[in-house]
Amino acid sequence: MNIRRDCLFYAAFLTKRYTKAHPSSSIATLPTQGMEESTLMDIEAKQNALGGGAINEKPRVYNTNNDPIVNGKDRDISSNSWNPSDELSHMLHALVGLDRYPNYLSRFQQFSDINSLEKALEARLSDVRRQKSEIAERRADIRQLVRGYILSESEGDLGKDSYNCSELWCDHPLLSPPKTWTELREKKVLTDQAFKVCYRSIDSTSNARKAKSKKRTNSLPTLEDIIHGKVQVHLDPSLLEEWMNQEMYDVYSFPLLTNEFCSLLRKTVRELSILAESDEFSHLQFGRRPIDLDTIGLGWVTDLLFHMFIQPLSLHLFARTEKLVDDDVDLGPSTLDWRQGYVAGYSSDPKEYEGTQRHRLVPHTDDSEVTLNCCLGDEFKGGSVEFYGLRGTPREGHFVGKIDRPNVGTAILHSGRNLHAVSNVSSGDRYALIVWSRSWSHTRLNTCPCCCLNRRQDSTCICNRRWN
Ligand SMILES: O=C(O)CCC(=O)C(=O)O
Ligand SMILES: [Fe+2]
Repeated sequence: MNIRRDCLFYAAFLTKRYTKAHPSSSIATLPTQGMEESTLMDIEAKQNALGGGAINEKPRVYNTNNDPIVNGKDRDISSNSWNPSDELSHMLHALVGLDRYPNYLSRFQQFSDINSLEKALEARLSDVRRQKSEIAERRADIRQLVRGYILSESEGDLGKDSYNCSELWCDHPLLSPPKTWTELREKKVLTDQAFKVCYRSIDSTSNARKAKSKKRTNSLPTLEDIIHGKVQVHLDPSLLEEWMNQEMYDVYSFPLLTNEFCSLLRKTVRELSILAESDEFSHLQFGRRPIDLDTIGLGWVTDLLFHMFIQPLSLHLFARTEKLVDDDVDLGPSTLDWRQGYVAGYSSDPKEYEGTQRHRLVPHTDDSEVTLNCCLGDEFKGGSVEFYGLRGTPREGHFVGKIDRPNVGTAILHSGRNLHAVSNVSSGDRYALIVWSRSWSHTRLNTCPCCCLNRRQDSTCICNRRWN
């Protein structure tokens, strides 16, 4: 099936249709338009003090039980046993509300209520500190693990412990980050088709720029700039049709990684998991969870896929549906600005020491705006990716279609809120590289993460009815 033309060109159509003549920001519609920024801020502050923020500082007495409904549940109003620190909304307010409402705590009539809030926050803070030091220790141990693995492969000297994990790979013949387009090709990371789509798009964009600026210099962005997100990649829609398939509504697939690279990633994850079984590292329980590429120093793979493919493809395919841009503005640059890449392992006989954690995966949505899922192999039966419709739409929960695996190196791109599952792996081992991408600067800017994920617009969330 070919990718739907209307989807790919929808964005371009809207770009033409809407102009910047409709500013959406409320501040732009104030009669004060054009004033110095500081003046506007002064006015805003004054408005908040008079009729905005301060109105929210109405006194509240929490432990006299005059509010029988908390978190949507009936309270036992005959008991005097609850306090504001039990309420998530107050805890959240104490974190962010103190700035927004400078007199926030004045609404607490009882000093004991403030004490209880303070205690609860201190307990949280000590949890944060404990987790922080555990994470630092874990990361240092994983660095040692990776160092031991590379050393055993290379017989070389990797220097002192001051190296961070990604630096450990810098001399690795295959897994060091490619610096040039030629190196990327030679390392056989991307399929020929994926390389061609990206290289040709970038070449034609930079040629167009060159012609515009009448400069003679070669302005092809370096691969390093792309991996580090210094350059925004635009993929030419005319090249995408040949490369991509639309598998079902809102789910796309395309050959992305070579067999060689998939097998290298698989082997690395597997061997690291085996090495982590040794007494020195067994406390890490390394293979118990999917293996994050950043943690093992291979975050460049995630960066490459994110900047080269996920960001630009999402602008073509998910800009409006995932609210990556406003309805009434140009597409502009991608607002996907966060990514996490990990390798998940499945097996008919899961073994943590081989990095396989499960037989299957239950239907779920991802905490991402857009997810890329690339099959790394190995030889297995079962393990199809099944889709059950977009959360927040009438299709939610109904089987829409499935993509059979293994098709090593083939990636699927779907919205994170598209319910999906992995069916039982009935024989062999199955690995997948998953990249979750989020838009903190846009989609999630003013939304509670759980409401955003669940597309909730009712009052069932703590952040909604109870927030103020
Ligand atoms: O393994 C797969 O194909 C899907 C994994 C997945 O959905 C997830 O990790 O969120
Ligand atoms: Fe998922």
